[in-house]
Amino acid sequence: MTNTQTNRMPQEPMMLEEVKIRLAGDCLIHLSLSVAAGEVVTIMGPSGSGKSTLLAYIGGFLPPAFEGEGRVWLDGKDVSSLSAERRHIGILFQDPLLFPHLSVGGNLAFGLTRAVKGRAARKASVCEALEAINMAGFEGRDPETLSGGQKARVALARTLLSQPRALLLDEPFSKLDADLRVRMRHHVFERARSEGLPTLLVTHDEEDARAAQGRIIRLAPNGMVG
Ligand SMILES: Nc1ncnc2c1ncn2[C@@H]1O[C@H](COP(=O)(O)OP(=O)(O)OP(=O)(O)O)[C@@H](O)[C@H]1O
Repeated sequence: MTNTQTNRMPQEPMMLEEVKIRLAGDCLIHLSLSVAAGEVVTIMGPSGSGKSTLLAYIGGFLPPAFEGEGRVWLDGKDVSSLSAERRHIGILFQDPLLFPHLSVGGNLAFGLTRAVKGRAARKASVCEALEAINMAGFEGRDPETLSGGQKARVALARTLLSQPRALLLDEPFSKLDADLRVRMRHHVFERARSEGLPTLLVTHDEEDARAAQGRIIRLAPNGMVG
């Protein structure tokens, strides 16, 4: 067992029950879905079909411009009425921001403070996470000095470190070169499986979907599930 993992029991599926989200105009997402513990389900569809909006709804971040209804079940509980921070879902937005006032290590340690006790254990978790994203030794760096792909990897690592009960990942590999993409896919999918995390992956990349080895849900241009 690594520093970043906990003794968690295998989880129940994440279930979406009659989720309906009204997008602009007549567009509507309407779906029910069960994602098993450790399963990675890929969501694909054209730009504007509502992939990010669906993740935002599940994570509890639906912008006020949208109407959404339906239930989200996690660990056997209905979390639909809980605020985002009480859902304990790890969500990686399409253009994630790092905290500019914290170092790379500080950004990674942010989600750890309660989950991992003690300075030494937190430092070890941060170093381990940096190694996993091929960025060993970057803990003292200012996030502003990182490339886009490096920032994306740090944001992904921060999400994984936050002790989530499920993962929602919006284009997590899009800024990475081919080699890193392969490496990070393996890391993320392995982590989801070993920790029993139900995971939704939004991507435009068929190779990401194949590597996820799970079901693929395709949203049509009008948001309907195709
Ligand atoms: N904050 C917002 N306010 C109003 N409309 C929005 C907002 N964000 C997105 N939209 C609209 O909602 C629809 C769905 O957008 P969304 O970002 O979920 O699509 P997507 O499938 O993730 O697209 P992409 O592949 O380009 O990221 C689009 O028509 C978009 O213009």
